[in-house]
Amino acid sequence: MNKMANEFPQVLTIAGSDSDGSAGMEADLHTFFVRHVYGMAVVTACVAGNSYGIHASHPLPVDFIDQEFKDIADDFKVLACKTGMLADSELINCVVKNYKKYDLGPLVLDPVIMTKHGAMLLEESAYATLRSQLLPLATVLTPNFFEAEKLAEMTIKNDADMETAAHKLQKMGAKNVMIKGQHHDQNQTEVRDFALLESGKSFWLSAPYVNTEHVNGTGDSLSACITAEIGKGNSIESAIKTAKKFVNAAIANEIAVGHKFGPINHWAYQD
Ligand SMILES: Nc1ncnc2c1ncn2[C@@H]1O[C@H](COP(=O)(O)OP(=O)(O)O)[C@@H](O)[C@H]1O
Ligand SMILES: Cc1ncc(COP(=O)(O)OP(=O)(O)O)c(N)n1
Repeated sequence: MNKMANEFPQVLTIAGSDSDGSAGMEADLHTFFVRHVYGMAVVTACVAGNSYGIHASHPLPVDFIDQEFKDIADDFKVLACKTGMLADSELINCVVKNYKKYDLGPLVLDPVIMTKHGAMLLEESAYATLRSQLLPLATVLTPNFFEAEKLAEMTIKNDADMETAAHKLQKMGAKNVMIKGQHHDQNQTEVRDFALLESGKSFWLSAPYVNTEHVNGTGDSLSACITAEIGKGNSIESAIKTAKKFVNAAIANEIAVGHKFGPINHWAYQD
């Protein structure tokens, strides 16, 4: 065997495929590519959609997903991984089993429940499984506002509630938590996310609000960038801060793709 084979940083996404390339596994792989890590994918489900919305979705059989994990673990050295769309409880349990079986590095859990245009990508009956089985394995948990409310089982109305939810989610087992703030008000000037680290340190991340329809895959790309940075050996704090800057540049520098809710620009951020 070639001893040099696994020296380049390799990371893994465990996610659904989104046919228009703006979100899901495709957004993760775009992000891995531009952040200079080698990206692999365990595909969990296939989604048919475009910039107008999602039109059909199918989970893949769990024995096939088991084989994807085995083939990656048999050959590659995964330094960090992330999850995206997991569809239902059976699939979450399959991911939990395989994450415990193989050494796949720190886990960034993006608890994809609903897209920002309202498509449900996780059955409601699976929220409890996500909470009890996968969340305690998370090195970094990155819920959006809605997902934080569902997982922490509370209503979030203001900054103090966001901080309370982050502490609640950390008590439930996620080591580090980043809750993404609201961005639905065209009059807002900034978008603020809250991060709580394992050490107890916490901070707000702020970026200018961008009034654009090209925001498909923002959450996927943010969590993929965190995964890439961890895979390269950077700290969780620096990975989170880089990811916020990466996504903000990708939103602010629109590319003309699609007629409606288009993708973000993965080439925009230069560091
Ligand atoms: N219109 C926007 N302007 C600036 N930042 C945004 C905008 N929409 C989303 N973001 C940022 O993108 C990142 C992903 O958040 P979000 O879109 O809420 O995730 P998700 O795709 O999981 O719903 C966060 O850092 C959020 O603050
Ligand atoms: C297959 C698939 N997975 C996830 C999403 C949603 O992506 P996310 O970045 O969490 O949310 P949006 O920003 O796109 O709303 C998806 N569309 N497809």
